[in-house]
Amino acid sequence: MAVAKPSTLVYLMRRDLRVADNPIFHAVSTKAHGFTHFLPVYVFSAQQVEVSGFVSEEGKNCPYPEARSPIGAFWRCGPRRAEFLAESVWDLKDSLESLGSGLCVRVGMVGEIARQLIASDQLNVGGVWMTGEEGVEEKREERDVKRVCKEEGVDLQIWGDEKYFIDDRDVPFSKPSELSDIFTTYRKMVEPLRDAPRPCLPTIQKDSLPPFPVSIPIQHAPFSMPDDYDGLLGALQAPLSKQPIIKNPPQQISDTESAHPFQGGETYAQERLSHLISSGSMTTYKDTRNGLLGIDFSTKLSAWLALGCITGRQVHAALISFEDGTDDCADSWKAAPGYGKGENDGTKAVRFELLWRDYMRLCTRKFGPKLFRVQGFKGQAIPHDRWINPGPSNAAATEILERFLNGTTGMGLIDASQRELYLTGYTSNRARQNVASFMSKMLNIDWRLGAEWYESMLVDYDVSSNWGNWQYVAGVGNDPRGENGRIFNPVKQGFDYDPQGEYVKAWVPELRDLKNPSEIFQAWTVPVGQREQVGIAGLAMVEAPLKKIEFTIGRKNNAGRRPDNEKHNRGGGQGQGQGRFRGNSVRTGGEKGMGPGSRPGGYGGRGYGSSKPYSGGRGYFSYRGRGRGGDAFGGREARTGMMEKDAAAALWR
Ligand SMILES: Cc1cc2nc3c(=O)[nH]c(=O)nc-3n(C[C@H](O)[C@H](O)[C@H](O)COP(=O)(O)OP(=O)(O)OC[C@H]3O[C@@H](n4cnc5c(N)ncnc54)[C@H](O)[C@@H]3O)c2cc1C
Repeated sequence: MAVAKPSTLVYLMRRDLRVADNPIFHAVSTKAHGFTHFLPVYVFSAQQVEVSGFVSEEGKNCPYPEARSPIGAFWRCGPRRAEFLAESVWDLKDSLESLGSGLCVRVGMVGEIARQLIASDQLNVGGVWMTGEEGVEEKREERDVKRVCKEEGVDLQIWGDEKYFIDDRDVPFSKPSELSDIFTTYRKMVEPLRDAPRPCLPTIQKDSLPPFPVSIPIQHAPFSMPDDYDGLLGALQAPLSKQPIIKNPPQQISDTESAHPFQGGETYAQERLSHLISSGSMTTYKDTRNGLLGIDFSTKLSAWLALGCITGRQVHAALISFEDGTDDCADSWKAAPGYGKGENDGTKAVRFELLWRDYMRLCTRKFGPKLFRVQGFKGQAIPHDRWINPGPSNAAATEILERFLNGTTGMGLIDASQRELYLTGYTSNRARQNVASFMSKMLNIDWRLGAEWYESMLVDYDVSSNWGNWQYVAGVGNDPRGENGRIFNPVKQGFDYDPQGEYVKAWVPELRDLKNPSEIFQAWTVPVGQREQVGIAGLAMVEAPLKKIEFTIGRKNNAGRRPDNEKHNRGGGQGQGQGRFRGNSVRTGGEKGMGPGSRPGGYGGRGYGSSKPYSGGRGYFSYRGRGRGGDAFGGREARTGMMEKDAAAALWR
């Protein structure tokens, strides 16, 4: 009998780094497809992850431009996320191997890798499958693979990833343009949320996948792929450590624990989910979710969700089992508060937040490249002097940006969050909202620099959730309140969410000898004569804060009270939205963008619109200025330390 010619199915994995509840693994393991071999492949995309650390040929350079952001020239994928990603890939590899399969790991551009695999006689590729994504670059990647497959006569299938809360097939409209610009309207269309998700796919069994190919083409030159985890991580992180990421980066703090001490990968995502239920954290989530310090105040599932290590509906399904007290519950869940008692405020709120994630991604589908444009989804013209412009011709603005990034602005809550982010790759939703508001509305720095910085630093970076939330808080996105509708007063937010200043002191150790929360939130309020005694004299954040907010405690409604609107609102942007803040704090006037020139050898941008790309791998920090002192920042409040009085009063209410 003639032996069938081998035919390999290549699965190009993206942000679907899991075995369970994965439509492609499920289909390959259960449905007739005719392939004799199956090759799951993960590519570290040279556009989004710096891959020069994989160059192994003596004297050879990396053929790709550095993977830096277009405006700020930050590494697109910073060291923390690189680690979480490497862990997730390695965990997937381990899982696939234990199922009798494997994972081929490569670096390069996805289309090129597809071409090399298809060209290989060893494999005889008969089909390529991948999941679809919404981002501009990700769509371009899909088009590249499509072109290659067409040229090579190989069938390509693009699948829905099914990692979201509500399956694409159940989204209640057919055209992206029909998505409401108001989240609540969308939510009402899909409620009740507890009934909305589809069931998870059945778990795949050992040896149910077609065999892994015996021989696979090697990684193309000048790169080589390490064969162990340490080698992989080392190659990813080596280029990032060659030069400082920012000027005066925050120093490690030995006695402050990370709020995100987690390891990447499906295995750890499932462990975390189980812990959240058995510890009662899901049940108490609604009351704790605005926390700042600690591990369990919120789910911390975001980084795994972003990489597809876990799906929204897996979270939902576990909650259903817990709420219903079904037989498949782990023993440890049975003693948790709420077990078997139906949906509770906490589990309901988790579903609500997971829907926000869905919504942000649907916005990307609707608005495409507008996600990255300075005018945002709204598309309204922005006055040319709306933002200060760090860059070679504006030393003062450059310094403002540097101090914002390294957490020495003098605004305690903001500095704590920025340092936490830099040191751990995570900061809470509450802190993110404050940081985004402070940057875009008080420092008046182009919000896209903040989004780029978060993209670099966050372990949970997700293109839609990050850029969509930045737009939302900056007032150019889908916030029905408009640009000035939500301005967070970081001092009042400190009193509301960190009343003793514990969070600030945890990440800004210089302030640990301070007792009075007002002083912890703004150290410039410590009288000059006492600064020496508490060890803060001479610090820029004390002597020359970037922003001063007058704030009085004790006056009715001023402090320690949660804004009323939070009872009904959500995480992406609620705050003291009642007030309007008219004062401009630190304008330095519209000169040029950050980095003139154009990026050589690029891949095509994400459509930043009118922004100027950086030149030759250098961003704002190549043009550092030395300007210092209150006057250098210009602007009335920076000089006087006061916001316009009535504007400030409105802000506090
Ligand atoms: C400026 C800014 C940037 C952000 N960037 C990202 C990002 O890159 N990646 C990311 O996953 N989230 C982002 N968020 C949303 C949110 O801050 C994080 O999802 C959340 O802090 C992650 O922690 P958690 O998993 O404990 O969240 P939880 O409070 O436990 O929420 C559960 C899940 O719901 C989803 N979720 C919660 N809030 C939001 C939200 N506002 N928008 C979208 N999804 C949400 C997340 O998947 C999260 O894991 C951003 C928010 C802001 C204000």
